[in-house]
Amino acid sequence: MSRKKTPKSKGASAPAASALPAADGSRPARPGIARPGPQVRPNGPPQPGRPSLGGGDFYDVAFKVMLVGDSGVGKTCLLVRFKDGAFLAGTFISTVGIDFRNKVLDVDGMKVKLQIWDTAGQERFRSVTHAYYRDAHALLLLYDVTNKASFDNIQAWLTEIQEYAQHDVVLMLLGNKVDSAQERVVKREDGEKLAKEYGLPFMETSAKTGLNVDLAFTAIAKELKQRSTRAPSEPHFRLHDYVKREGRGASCCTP
Ligand SMILES: Nc1nc2c(ncn2[C@@H]2O[C@H](COP(=O)(O)OP(=O)(O)OP(=O)(O)O)[C@@H](O)[C@H]2O)c(=O)[nH]1
Ligand SMILES: [Mg+2]
Repeated sequence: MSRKKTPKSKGASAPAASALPAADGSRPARPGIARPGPQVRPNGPPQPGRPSLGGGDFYDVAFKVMLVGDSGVGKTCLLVRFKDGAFLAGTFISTVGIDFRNKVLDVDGMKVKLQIWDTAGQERFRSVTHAYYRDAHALLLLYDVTNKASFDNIQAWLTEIQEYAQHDVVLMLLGNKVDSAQERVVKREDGEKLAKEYGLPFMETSAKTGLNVDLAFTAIAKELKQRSTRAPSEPHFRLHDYVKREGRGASCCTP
């Protein structure tokens, strides 16, 4: 199994997609565009029991995940919570354009690198975001449970996703900021209903407390890894069931 070195630093705005070569070392089909799809060596999945490398700098497979949703729903905070385990409290600094961070996860003994693209929710950056959709293997679509408009806009985001993303993109709906119980205006059931309507896995999260944040990314990593490397004898990973089973309720982690 080939191992790739992960770029250490945070990416600059508008990263070249070619920063993410396929795990077999090949370059993307078109310059600057990494194509989705299996990114494993053609000779199949790794053998069980192989030695694992220490540190987080190497990976077996790599995928692109995009965070989308209205401005202010907490995309950047969710990413910072996942990557650094911290919460960006205080002044809201809206993302300009697009940015990315890498994180390598150990998924069932395999190093899965997620290149997570944090998009700007503001309307004026929408055309920038559109250009990145088609290379995304997974999308985390966020709304803010304290902001009804962000929830109402989910349908418009889904229309956009349908237009610009790959048809088989892994998609998950997240209702963020559930720590703000007093300000909540979107009920959990409303999120569940919408998710069911569109056949999406759904969870409520809090970038502030960390509720379900690791779980959301881990679930995506598991799904993508299985899609690309599942051995015939391996049981299917069921994303919906996994998040339903592992997701925790808001009441568990409010400060
Ligand atoms: N209480 C609470 N506040 C949060 C949470 N996540 C984000 N926030 C706050 O919400 C504001 C917006 O968060 P961001 O992560 O910057 O929002 P964004 O979606 O990246 O916004 P854009 O970059 O403009 O698209 C900030 O003031 C955060 O501190 C959360 O889980 N709980
Ligand atoms: Mg942001």
